[in-house]
Amino acid sequence: MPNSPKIIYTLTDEAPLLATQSLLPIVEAFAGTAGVAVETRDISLAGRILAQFPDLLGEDQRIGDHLAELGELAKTPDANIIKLPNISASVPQLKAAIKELQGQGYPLPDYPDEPKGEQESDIKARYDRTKGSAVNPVLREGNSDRRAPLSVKNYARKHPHRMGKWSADSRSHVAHMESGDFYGSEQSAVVDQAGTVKIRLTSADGRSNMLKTGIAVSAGEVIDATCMSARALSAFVDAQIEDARARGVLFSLHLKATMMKVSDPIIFGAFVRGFYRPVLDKHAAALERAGFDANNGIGDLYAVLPRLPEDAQADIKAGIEALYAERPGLAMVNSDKGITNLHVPSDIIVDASMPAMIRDSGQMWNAQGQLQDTKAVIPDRNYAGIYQAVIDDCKAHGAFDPATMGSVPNVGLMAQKAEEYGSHDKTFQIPADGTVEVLDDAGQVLMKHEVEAGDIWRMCQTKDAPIRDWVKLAVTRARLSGTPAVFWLDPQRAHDRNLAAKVEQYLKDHDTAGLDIRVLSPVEAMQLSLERIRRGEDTISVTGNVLRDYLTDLFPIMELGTSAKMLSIVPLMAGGGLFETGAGGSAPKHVQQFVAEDHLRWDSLGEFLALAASLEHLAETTGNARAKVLADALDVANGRFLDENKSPSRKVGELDNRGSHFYLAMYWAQALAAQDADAALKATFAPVAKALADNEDAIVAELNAVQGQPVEMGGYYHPDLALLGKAMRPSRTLNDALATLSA
Ligand SMILES: NC(=O)C1=CN([C@@H]2O[C@H](COP(=O)(O)OP(=O)(O)OC[C@H]3O[C@@H](n4cnc5c(N)ncnc54)[C@H](OP(=O)(O)O)[C@@H]3O)[C@@H](O)[C@H]2O)C=CC1
Ligand SMILES: O=C(O)CCC(=O)C(=O)O
Ligand SMILES: [Mg+2]
Repeated sequence: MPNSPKIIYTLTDEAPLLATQSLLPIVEAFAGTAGVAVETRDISLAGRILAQFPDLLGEDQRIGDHLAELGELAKTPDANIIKLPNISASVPQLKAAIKELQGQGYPLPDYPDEPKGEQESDIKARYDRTKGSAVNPVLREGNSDRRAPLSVKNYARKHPHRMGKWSADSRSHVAHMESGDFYGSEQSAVVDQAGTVKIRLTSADGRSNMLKTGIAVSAGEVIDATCMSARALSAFVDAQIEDARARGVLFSLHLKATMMKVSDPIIFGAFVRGFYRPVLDKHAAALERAGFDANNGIGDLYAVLPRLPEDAQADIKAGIEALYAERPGLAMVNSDKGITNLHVPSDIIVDASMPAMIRDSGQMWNAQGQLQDTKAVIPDRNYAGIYQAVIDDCKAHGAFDPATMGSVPNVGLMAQKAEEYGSHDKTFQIPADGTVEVLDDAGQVLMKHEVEAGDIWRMCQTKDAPIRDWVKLAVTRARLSGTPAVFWLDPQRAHDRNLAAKVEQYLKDHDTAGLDIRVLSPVEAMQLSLERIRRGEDTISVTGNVLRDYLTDLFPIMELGTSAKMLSIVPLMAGGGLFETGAGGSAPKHVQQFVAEDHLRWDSLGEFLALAASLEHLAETTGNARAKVLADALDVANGRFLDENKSPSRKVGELDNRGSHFYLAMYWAQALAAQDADAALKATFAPVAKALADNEDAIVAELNAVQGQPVEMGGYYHPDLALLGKAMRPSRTLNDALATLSA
């Protein structure tokens, strides 16, 4: 029996959700002609919150746990999911979303920062399930294959984006700890038989306490544990603030507080405390009473300030201003609004923020709204070095040239919550000095660290089957593309040594004759890849989960100007397909522009590419020949879309996301009308193609005419979809032409 031909299209947040209101009706109309149903599932932050509280909501307010449902689907061969980027919420974002939903009449409780009693603990636990990167790890039951398809690469070569010039005397640099970090203390073990492990803290006074028990482990999996010293971190923070001041460069901090949702907010908090220490110390008791939490950023101080007496408020504000005069300049997120790099932990996310800095001549924005050389602080040494290698290369050889540079696609190990990105339920801020041990069922100590109160200790798991699958995917990509592949593994790291041994073993399962496959440390791999892209040559990066994330923003942003133009496929290990769109996020600043002037500059090329891959997968797995015709025609349309340069403009009044969707629909219909593989589809699409082409000017005029006015969305986290639908589909002529397909 063939599987039911169905594609799941996800409803998410911010710019991708807006774009979906316009694109999805086109997708549904086209897919319907091949008998392919397109269903939606809501995995937005608001949807995920509501799904946690069925007991408190009215019947008409409840929604099912769509994320859990898709997580189960991803483990089956039937999965065919198009996954758009979603918000990975920091605590301030989570609270804002709760407040908005309460205002819309949803009787949700407040987020309890410090829960008292069982009921509040339960509420916090439910909210925490929606916090940080709560979606991707659930759906990613496969490893990742991210690359720029040739048509996209050729487009970038033909229309190179602007790259900031680099000067050899740039003072920008990366700063990292030299000891006491995760890198310096990593231990790793390969599990020999299935069972469970537990994590025990024995404090200096001899009392022991289980931090976590019953962690299931399977034979062959790699587990590791590591620790960051709070004391070393604090000394590092002070030294770097002083060093930035002495060198006259901006101070910036680059973390991944969304995916590393337990460790990185704590590290972020250490920087907030260090930078604002004199003021925070002076008002410590009052701020504590008001509920200020440095881990949520200095923005949280401004949020709680109204709870303080007026004279204290004035003193704090004056104290902070005085501090800004003494401290190094802070890199700004929004200099007009005075939002600094230390305001909210989710504003600066390393995967996107470091490439943006590198694209802008190694500079960030200062308080005066000008670009300035910057100290980029990336505390841990595991991956910081790769960015310094890029900076060194740009200082020596100038900016990269998108018109001539080669490409660095990625094969990333991420299935089943691999490595650090699966560590949050095994990450602890240590309450007391002592020893942390990981014990197996026999009571044998597998890993052990001496710790101090405040240290951040974490354990990661990397299952064996995903490692095998990753090696296979790397060999497959190297073979298909005829490109050298480099495994980025650091012989100084215990985890990477265990991985390298497995890579060596599993490579033997494949025919690698004639392939160029190497294992290099991340810094060496970066240097080699950079040398090669400057010569116009491609090199596949085969990396763990974190480098997958970092490199698939870094290289696309250098090569294509944005990671939105990436093809991002997750071949699920059970045989299904997860098609992610691009490699970037939900671009909140695009929503600000849309709300202010009804212009959406989100580029949906990632969605177009994902859709073609999804249709192709559906054709293969269900034998639906028409889906293949649709996929092939969409490939042609995507190529034409790039050739004709119909991506959204950044400026109001010009073609935006909606207009770009119109062109995609027209090119797709034309390709279907031109093909001869399926006569019925040809006949169906011929009149649509004609109607769209005949009315091109009218449709573009209708789409562009609405721009320039503010738009009401009826909510930010939980907008009114009827309002959005209207706003995103303003062309009657286009809507009528599409309606003929479903008539
Ligand atoms: N897969 C996922 O679900 C992901 C989710 N996220 C989440 O997204 C949110 C925002 O993250 P942030 O780090 O700010 O990164 P974003 O990728 O959303 O934004 C960074 C910049 O990338 C560019 N950009 C990204 N996507 C597009 C697109 N489709 N079209 C045009 N330009 C694009 C824009 O740059 P410019 O202004 O230069 O045009 C944008 O301002 C966070 O909540 C984060 O956790 C982040 C990464 C992946
Ligand atoms: O899940 C997230 O929070 C971000 C994911 C991401 O940045 C990526 O996979 O590239
Ligand atoms: Mg990323």
